Amino acid sequence: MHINFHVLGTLANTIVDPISLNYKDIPNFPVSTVEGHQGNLVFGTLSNVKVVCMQGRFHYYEGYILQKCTAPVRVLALVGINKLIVTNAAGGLNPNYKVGDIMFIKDHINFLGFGGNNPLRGPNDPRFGARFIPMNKAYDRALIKNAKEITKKMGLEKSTHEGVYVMVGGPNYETIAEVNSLRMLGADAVGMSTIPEVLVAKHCAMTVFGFSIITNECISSYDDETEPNHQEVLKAINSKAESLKEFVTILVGNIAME
Ligand SMILES: O=P(O)(O)O[C@H]1O[C@H](CO)[C@@H](O)[C@H]1O
Ligand SMILES: Nc1nc2[nH]cnc2c(=O)[nH]1
Repeated sequence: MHINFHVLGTLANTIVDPISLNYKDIPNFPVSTVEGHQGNLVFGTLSNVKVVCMQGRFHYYEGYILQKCTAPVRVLALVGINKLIVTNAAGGLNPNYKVGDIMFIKDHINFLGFGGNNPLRGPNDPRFGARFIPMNKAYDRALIKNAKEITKKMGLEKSTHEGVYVMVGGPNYETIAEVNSLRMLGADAVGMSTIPEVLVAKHCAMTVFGFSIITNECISSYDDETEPNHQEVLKAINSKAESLKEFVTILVGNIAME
């Protein structure tokens, strides 16, 4: 199983018997440039299941083309990974979402993809998958159900949601008009990542489960004096680290039993 912890990198500390490779020591691997993305590929076990964890991901705004951002997903497919858990930090567009809430991703809106910027663009490599792929079942429904049962048992029901993630290019946070238009489109949380990896994972037939940590409430009023910033994003994640470690550990154990 492959777990993408990204800015939730501290969660990788839960991995038993870890073998950690720094991205810079892996030939042709991109390197992380964003604060909070530690840049290690960690092999080990979680709930007695063999896992590989990416401690840090790659973003389009760092200057990498999407094929480079997503290359690690194909590397992991080649070492036998067929299940992917993706995580991200996201701004809450849905007015009911609070900082620290969890949103299970039920669907996404690929803003970059609308314009044709897609990691699957270019000659198709049939060794990985088909030219044209469906995305209406991108996020595994059974895993969302499983995850909901876990968070219920953990007493997190009230701070857990199921929603739509929208990816924008970044690196800027949104204007008020952008926040309001993304809401109108039906998105519940906004970030600058994840969808390219999910596309490449679905192309090679991986089962995908994803969740966002709501790290800030998107600002939709000109009277609001506050401004989003990356430090509050990191702070919100760190404050949830312990319960997320527990959640992911149980989820991985449950998946293995299926
Ligand atoms: O999506 P991840 O990498 O989790 O992090 C989110 O938080 C960062 C901005 O604070 C951006 O990278 C955005 O995409
Ligand atoms: N685009 C975007 N990415 C984020 N990552 C964390 N918070 C946000 C946000 O408000 N907007």
